[in-house]
Amino acid sequence: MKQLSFAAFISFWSVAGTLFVLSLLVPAPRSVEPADRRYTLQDIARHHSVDDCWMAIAGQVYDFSQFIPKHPAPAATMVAWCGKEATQGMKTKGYGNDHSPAAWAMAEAYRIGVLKSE
Ligand code: HEM
Repeated sequence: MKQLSFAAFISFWSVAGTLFVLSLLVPAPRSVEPADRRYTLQDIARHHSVDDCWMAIAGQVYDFSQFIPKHPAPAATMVAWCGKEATQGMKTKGYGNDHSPAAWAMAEAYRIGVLKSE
């Protein structure tokens, strides 16, 4: 009887262990990563206000709705570019000076996809 329960114990844990290892090896179904989503300028144009602000910059698409209140310049400077291709805005700040590398790096956190040519 003891031998039988020992054998049952061993087979249970070998099956459980095998299933566990297999579950680690089989990749989970891959959903579309936000960074891979593709948006047209038409999609972006629908988000053109202070609390719903998307921009395309250098081929990437960003949702800056949460960032505008944190931006160091008055909201209107950014809002003028919401819903648009805004590479020029980012590179000139509206008066000819590019943003710092830190500002460009900050934008990465708001990236939602890439620009799809229409
Ligand atoms: C595309 C439209 C934008 C316009 C027109 C714009 C304009 C400006 C202006 C006028 C200033 C203040 C003046 C100055 O520092 O020279 C400024 C500063 C700044 N902006 Fe923007 N901005 C835009 C987008 C962004 C974005 C998308 C980010 C980052 C997510 C950003 C981050 C910053 C930072 C960190 C500063 C401080 C100065 C610097 O690091 O360059 N801005 N911006």
